[in-house]
Parts: sequence; structure tokens; C-alpha cells
Amino acid sequence: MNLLIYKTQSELFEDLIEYIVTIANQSIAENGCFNFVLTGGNSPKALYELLATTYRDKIDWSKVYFFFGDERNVLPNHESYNGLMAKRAILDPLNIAEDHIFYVDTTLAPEKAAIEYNKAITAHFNGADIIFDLILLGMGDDAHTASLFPGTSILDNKEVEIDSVFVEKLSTYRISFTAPLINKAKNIAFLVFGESKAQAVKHVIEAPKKNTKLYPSQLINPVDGSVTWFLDDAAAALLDN
Ligand SMILES: O=C1O[C@H](COP(=O)(O)O)[C@@H](O)[C@H](O)[C@H]1O
Repeated sequence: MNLLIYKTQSELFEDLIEYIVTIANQSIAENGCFNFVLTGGNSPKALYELLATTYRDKIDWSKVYFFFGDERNVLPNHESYNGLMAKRAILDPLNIAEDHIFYVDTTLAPEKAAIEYNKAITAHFNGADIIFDLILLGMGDDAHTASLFPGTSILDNKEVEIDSVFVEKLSTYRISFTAPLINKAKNIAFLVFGESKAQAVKHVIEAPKKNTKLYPSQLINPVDGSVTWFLDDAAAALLDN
């Protein structure tokens, strides 16, 4: 695990963008494309905007495929739909072709949406093992990542790679990658900032004994790849070192 801590959000973004650009260009050079999984929530919006403006010339975007690690069970035009935020912040500004974007079809029932999403991604990988070049993840104050929330049934999922889950505390369904799928990625990056995340960061990173039911982000341990945490000082404030 790599742990990177920054004084300011802008320093964090600058380094995270350099990391993304390096992996993207390496993937394109080696395989002709970059399979990039976006995270939702509020934290990545400014990152996406920077990628689409200041850094747009650093990557050949025509070779990038975009995916979502989780989605909220709301219609695609709803303000909470993770895909809508990404569409506005990065996908539209970069004129990404529709067939390079894998949105979750939330016009379907959640269970069906997860199955169809899995099918579309499996087809993209030509039926081979689904191994993404880079998965960006956020983390909530409760240590959830993607839509792997504390105490939910999806945490026990060993076989299914994309699933729907009812999140009782939010009274809603989510569609999410499961931990086994995330852990197959070549690179995983957590983007976490702000004081409200400090307690969760401490538990996930430094707890002497794992409790993945309570702190689902502890489930993220890549099989062969790397995991890097990009934190700001506020999120890292309670860490020992
Ligand atoms: O609900 C979600 O929350 C997490 C964290 O979001 P943030 O707003 O605290 O940055 C996010 O990673 C996930 O994709 C999203 O659906």
C-alpha cells in the first residue's frame, strides 16, 4: 500500500493527475487503450474538471474507456446520478464517444441493471477476465467505498462481480462493483480528503485487526496490482505516522 499525504487539495490533485496520466499513457502504449473506472460522490468533480481542461492534452482520450465503480438507483438525469456528474465534468467537455462510456442503466430494476452492466463490461473485455487499468475510489465518512456500505450483504459477495444492494441507512438500492472485482485491477487509487473522513481513514489504514463489516474499505487489497491512497492533511490527521 502506498500512502501519499498532501498539504492542499490542489497539490493532491496535481500528483493524482500525474499518476493517472502515467498509467493511461502506459496502458495505451502497451494495449492500445486505457480502461478507466471513475468514482462518484463530490470529491472527484474538481479532478475531472482539471483533467478535461488544464491536462486535456496529456492523454489521447479517443483511446480511453470509462466505467463507474458504483451508481445510485436514480434516473440518469437525476442530480445524484454519478454518471451525470462525470458527464458534465469530464465526458462532455472531452467529447468522449458514447461507445466509450459504460453508464449503469438505472431505468432498469437494480438487480437487472447490475446484470446488464456486467454483461456490457464482459463483452468489452471479450469474455476474458475483467481487469481494469485503473479504478478510482472515494470513501465515505462511514468507510464505505464504491457502494460497499457497512453491514450490507454485498460485502460477502465472492462470486458476483457487479451486484445490486439495498442500503438500509439510505433506504435505497445501489449498483456496485464488488470487492473481488475491484481487487483484480492493475491499479487502485483512493481519493480522500477532508476532516470528516479522518476517523474512517484511521480505522481502515491502521486498525490492528480488520473489521470489514464495519469498515468495508478494508476489503480493498489488490491481488496483483497496487493500491495508493491520496489523502490531504485533514483526512490523514489521526494517523500515527
Ligand atoms: O455515495 C458515494 O460516496 C462515495 C464517497 O463520496 P464523497 O462525496 O464523500 O466523495 C463515493 O466514492 C461513491 O462513488 C458514491 O456513490
